[in-house]
Amino acid sequence: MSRASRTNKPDVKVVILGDMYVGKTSLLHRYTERKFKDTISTVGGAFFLKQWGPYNISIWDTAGREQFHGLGSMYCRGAAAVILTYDVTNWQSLAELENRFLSLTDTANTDCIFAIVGNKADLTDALAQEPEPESERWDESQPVVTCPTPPATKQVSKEDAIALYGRVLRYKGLEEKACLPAERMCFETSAKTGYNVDILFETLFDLVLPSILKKRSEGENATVDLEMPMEVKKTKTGCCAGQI
Ligand SMILES: Nc1nc2c(ncn2[C@@H]2O[C@H](COP(=O)(O)OP(=O)(O)OP(=O)(O)O)[C@@H](O)[C@H]2O)c(=O)[nH]1
Ligand SMILES: [Mg+2]
Repeated sequence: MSRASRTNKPDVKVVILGDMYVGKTSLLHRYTERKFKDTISTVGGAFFLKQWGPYNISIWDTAGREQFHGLGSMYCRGAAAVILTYDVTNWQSLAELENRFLSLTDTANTDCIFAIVGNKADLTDALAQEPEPESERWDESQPVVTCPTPPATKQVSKEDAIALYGRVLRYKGLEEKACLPAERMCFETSAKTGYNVDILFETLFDLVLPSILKKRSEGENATVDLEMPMEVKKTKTGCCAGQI
């Protein structure tokens, strides 16, 4: 076992950003607890610690509400990956990523990896309405697959997300050719059914491993300074959760 996993200190940090109501907390619940649960709007931020092989990865859920905006760049400090989340049924939520959230990532690592995630795909895409095999629902009386025709209008296409990914790279001063391809880093997910949720997080975990190894080979302290005192408690799934 590595020193990091013995001490439960995170080796690397992944941050979920995006406007309120896009489903950031629901995505994290789905991944860590295998459930779609009722949520309340996040206050400040919270993190979960995920063990990935011998490493500990902290996943930060942030508040989308404007009043907490000032905290965003603090959460992003030293991040190895940022998940920019929007709602596929809400065009403004994609626009807000560029207008309001992208600049918060200035404090992230210079080699930070970006994923663009369109959540609530179950509302627009019949494929995403299929529950994942292991998925659990918070209300068993409500069927996940409710109608054969998607009821909501999709306002953001995958191409819009791919175009945003290109602009994110340009904002970061990165050469598109030298970076991970947009097709691999743009996801459509459903926290409700579990569609593409595991693949999103696990793709990122695999991609941030080199960043941990690089840090260690450079002889730096392998842990991330979380900078804020917080209470850490064990969750049912064995992850640690903290709320400030
Ligand atoms: N249909 C559907 N609804 C979802 C999905 N994800 C989240 N929701 C619903 O969207 C609402 C907001 O979800 P949250 O996860 O609280 O959103 P958030 O981005 O964390 O919001 P803030 O904490 O305020 O920034 C809740 O009513 C969720 O049940 C999804 O994949 N599909
Ligand atoms: Mg939330």
